[in-house]
Amino acid sequence: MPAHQLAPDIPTDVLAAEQAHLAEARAALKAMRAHAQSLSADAAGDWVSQQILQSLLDQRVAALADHPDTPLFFGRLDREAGDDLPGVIHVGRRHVHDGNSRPLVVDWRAPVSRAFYQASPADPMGVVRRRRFGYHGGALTAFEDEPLAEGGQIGPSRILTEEIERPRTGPMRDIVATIQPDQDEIVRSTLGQTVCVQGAPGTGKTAVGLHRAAYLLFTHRERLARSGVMIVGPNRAFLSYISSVLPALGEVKVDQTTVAGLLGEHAAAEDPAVSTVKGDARMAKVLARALWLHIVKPEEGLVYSRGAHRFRVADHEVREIVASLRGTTRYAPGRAALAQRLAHQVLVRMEQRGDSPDDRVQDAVARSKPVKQLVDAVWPKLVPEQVLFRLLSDADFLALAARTDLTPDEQRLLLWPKPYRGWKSAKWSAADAALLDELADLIERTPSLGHLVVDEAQDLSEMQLRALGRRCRNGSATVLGDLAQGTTPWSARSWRTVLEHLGQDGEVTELTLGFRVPREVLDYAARLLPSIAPDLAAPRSLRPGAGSLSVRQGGEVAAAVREALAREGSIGLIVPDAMTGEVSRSLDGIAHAVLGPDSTEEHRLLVVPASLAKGLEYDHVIVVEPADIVEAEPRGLARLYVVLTRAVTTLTVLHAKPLPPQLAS
Ligand SMILES: Nc1ncnc2c1ncn2[C@@H]1O[C@H](COP(=O)(O)OP(=O)(O)OP(=O)(O)O)[C@@H](O)[C@H]1O
Repeated sequence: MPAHQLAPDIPTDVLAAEQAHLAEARAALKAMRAHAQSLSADAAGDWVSQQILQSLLDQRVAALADHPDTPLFFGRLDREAGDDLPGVIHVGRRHVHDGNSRPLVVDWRAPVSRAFYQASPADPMGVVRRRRFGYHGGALTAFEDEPLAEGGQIGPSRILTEEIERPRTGPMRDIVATIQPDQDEIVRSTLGQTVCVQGAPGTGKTAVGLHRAAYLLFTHRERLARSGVMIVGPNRAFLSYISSVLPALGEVKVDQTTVAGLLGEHAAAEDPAVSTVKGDARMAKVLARALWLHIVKPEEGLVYSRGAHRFRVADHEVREIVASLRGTTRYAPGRAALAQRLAHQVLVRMEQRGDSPDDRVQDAVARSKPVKQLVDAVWPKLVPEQVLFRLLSDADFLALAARTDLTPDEQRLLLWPKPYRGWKSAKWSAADAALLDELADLIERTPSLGHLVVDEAQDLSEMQLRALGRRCRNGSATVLGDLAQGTTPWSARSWRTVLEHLGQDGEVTELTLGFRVPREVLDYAARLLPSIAPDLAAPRSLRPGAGSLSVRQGGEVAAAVREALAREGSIGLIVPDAMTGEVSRSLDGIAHAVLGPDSTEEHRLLVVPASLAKGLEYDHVIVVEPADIVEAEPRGLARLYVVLTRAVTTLTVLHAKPLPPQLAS
């Protein structure tokens, strides 16, 4: 868009000056990168330090990469704040300075950049004028100015509108140039604070979570470099879709994974009713009891021989030691402590006899055969799989561990209909993975990260939330989701409960304005809300999008696809899972790819099984046979809501069977 259309009263030489500033900034970034590349890790003293330093230098070089298509700065603040910071700052994706350390671009996460997102005529925050830049490819082609000091109103930003309306191709992009004030509040909330965001489809929850990760890494670089930040998403296809956002923001060292990736890729098929019981937080108590039930009451004492002497610890003393340790530590350290306490008693006996053994003797006794034998008999070494195997295959043991926490019916559901031969050959389900993780933590403490971003959190079971919670036990979390999009048998009904199981004392906040789905489409999808989440308000869209919805009875898939192909942008052909192959074959001759749970494939036309559509978006969405999507699973209506809210420009619904009554109305 030419500059004069945006700011008619500003001469084009202003644009030329900004373009020159961009060229200077790019040259300076190149020089910064060359400098980083010239640094050598050889200065480090030893080999290990050299490796660490080299890896840090490599990261620095990667972070300083200039992506020619990505604007280096997108905004400018003219300030009159009366502080000692520069009067004019350009706000961009990363800090760039010239050879004299003069800032040419200030990182969007720096405190001074906050005004770019938050300043308004009512509260100018020391800013006289805010300038937004428009780009085509990597070229700066336009700008628009918002005077903030003169009071009055500022109109809607055309650059924001352009950004929101641009066709979607390829993976998700960052929104750093257009973060909205309510989103910015969440992005910049402090590291110690856990934030939980409820938001309708397309309100920017995922975007906000990723930007918060980038913000926290910038603000607490050293601390988080040590403790780590992790993004947890629903599946690999989703992770692949969001994978370029953080690197584009200069953050190349954030782990992005799924719950399965974190807890173990177990996927044995399971009745949803069984998964529901396994996902319930009551299982935590059952598992703890099951583990500690493995401790056997000591019936014999310890006899330790040294030379001609025998030292005895009586059975009742062993029982006392075990009782004093049981339940006060985790299981594995408890075992180690038992060996040490027994050895200590032996040393006391030795001293009573007139010996003067030192600490090394205590360690030797703790590692001796009689002590090991006693510890193994009383406090056996266990792995989580052994405990869960016993629990799921032995009805009496399960009853002992469950007490009244699980009903007899629930216990019956938990038992394997056909038990496995041993724990090593057992096939575990996704729900089992969270149980194994709970047991692993009861045995040995799970290390905590500094910050965890959990997307689509409404879909996690209480036990999965506990598993994630222990991974941010000493840190904080950003929890993102939409109660209306819960599609698992254990989907959450309240964010307070989610936070409780996560073990975080967080604030629940809401994003209400949709950036993705046109109003007409969102209103259509919202007809399902009274049935799936009656307490949620209807979502609002920033985008009018008239003419974006088409519902066709008996419509041809191939014809709808050809229509979409004639337009610009990506196409998602979302089908009931069971129809994926059939629909793909019916596209005979039309080039396309089929999205799989692990696929990272990109294609303009994707056939998307309904169960994988969560979190994704396409310019044109064609939904095939809504009734079958609803029928396919217990929370099928919520699945349909997810599917109908993936469209950026048009939604075409094709059906041969009657539509679900909520949509037909
Ligand atoms: N401030 C913004 N400026 C420009 N685009 C935005 C902004 N906020 C969100 N978007 C865009 O809106 C779309 C939806 O964002 P996002 O996927 O983060 O939403 P979501 O709330 O996670 O949706 P869902 O619940 O459907 O997963 C994305 O294309 C995102 O880039």
